[in-house]
Amino acid sequence: MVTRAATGAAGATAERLKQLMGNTAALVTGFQPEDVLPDAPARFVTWATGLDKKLDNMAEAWDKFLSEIVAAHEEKGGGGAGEEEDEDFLDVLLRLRREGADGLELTDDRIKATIKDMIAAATGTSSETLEWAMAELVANPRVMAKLQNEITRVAGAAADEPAIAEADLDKMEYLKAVFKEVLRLHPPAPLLVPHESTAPAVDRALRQRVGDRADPAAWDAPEEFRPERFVGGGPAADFRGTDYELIPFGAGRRMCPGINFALPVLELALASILCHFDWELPAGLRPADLDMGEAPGLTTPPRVPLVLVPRCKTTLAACELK
Ligand code: HEM
Repeated sequence: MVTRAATGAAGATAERLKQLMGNTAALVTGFQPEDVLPDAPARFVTWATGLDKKLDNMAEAWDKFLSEIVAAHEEKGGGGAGEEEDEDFLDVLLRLRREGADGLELTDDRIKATIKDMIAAATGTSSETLEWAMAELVANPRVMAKLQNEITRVAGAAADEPAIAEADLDKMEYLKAVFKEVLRLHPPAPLLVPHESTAPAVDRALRQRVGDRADPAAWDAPEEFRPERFVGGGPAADFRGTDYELIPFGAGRRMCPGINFALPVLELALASILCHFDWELPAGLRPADLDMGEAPGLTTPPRVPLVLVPRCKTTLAACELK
């Protein structure tokens, strides 16, 4: 969905973008000599281990592929020809360039970097949040049952063909509480993104609270997966940067600009798969056996990828979105 929204890419093009993203994440989260060595030895190690060559090759591969995508958009008249509602994000950037956006110098490099930034920021964060949501739900059958009840009630389970529409999401209060609780326990970027302060005025309170994801002073039973804590308001009712106890999307000027894309996409995906399927652990495994540890990386995926068995609850014909 992200590559489609960003560049219209699906199929092989989307797969290639995913592969480039995977290679990039592996390289940039690996050992970085300049983190532990002074400049000159760090440069030597980077050269001697071939790391700088690998980084150059990766940057070249991204540039080549994104240049082809930009060229293809320009060829089909991106940024001017079609209807605005048919535009993908790249079309919009190209249109702004043609129209002369005030104060924005949209060079080719900036456009390519923006597209790459969006794909990097949107994919792992969203897919891992969904994976953690499923892991917590399978580990907490009570919450799973309560959520499935809400979903089927709102989607019209009484009808033969339940289906989730975007408008239904507003009526699913518990679903929203589940995502807040998932993001409280498993924020994909627990320390947000490193920022460099231009003035010596960092808010100490904020810094301390960012690390407080399991602080008993801020949360009742902080280690427990309990979405009820968010039902009907309560502490940290907002996770859009107002209540500092819970800022999985960051706060302030550099907070995640993708929040209004991420949340409906995640809610729609989870509601749909829970509406049509029951989910079980593979034979022989119990919820208590689930490894809820995190792997290190650019974001925080489960240490052990989640494997579940779906059981279809509805007829296949009903498995279509409205
Ligand atoms: C569950 C999903 C997501 C979470 C938890 C999340 C979280 C974050 C966080 C913590 C930051 C850094 C904020 C800071 O520096 O203080 C960030 C930045 C960013 N996010 Fe997201 N994000 C998610 C999904 C998305 C999606 C779907 C998109 C795009 C459609 C997106 C686009 C971006 C971009 C472009 C930035 C960089 C903003 C900047 O540096 O100015 N994110 N996100």
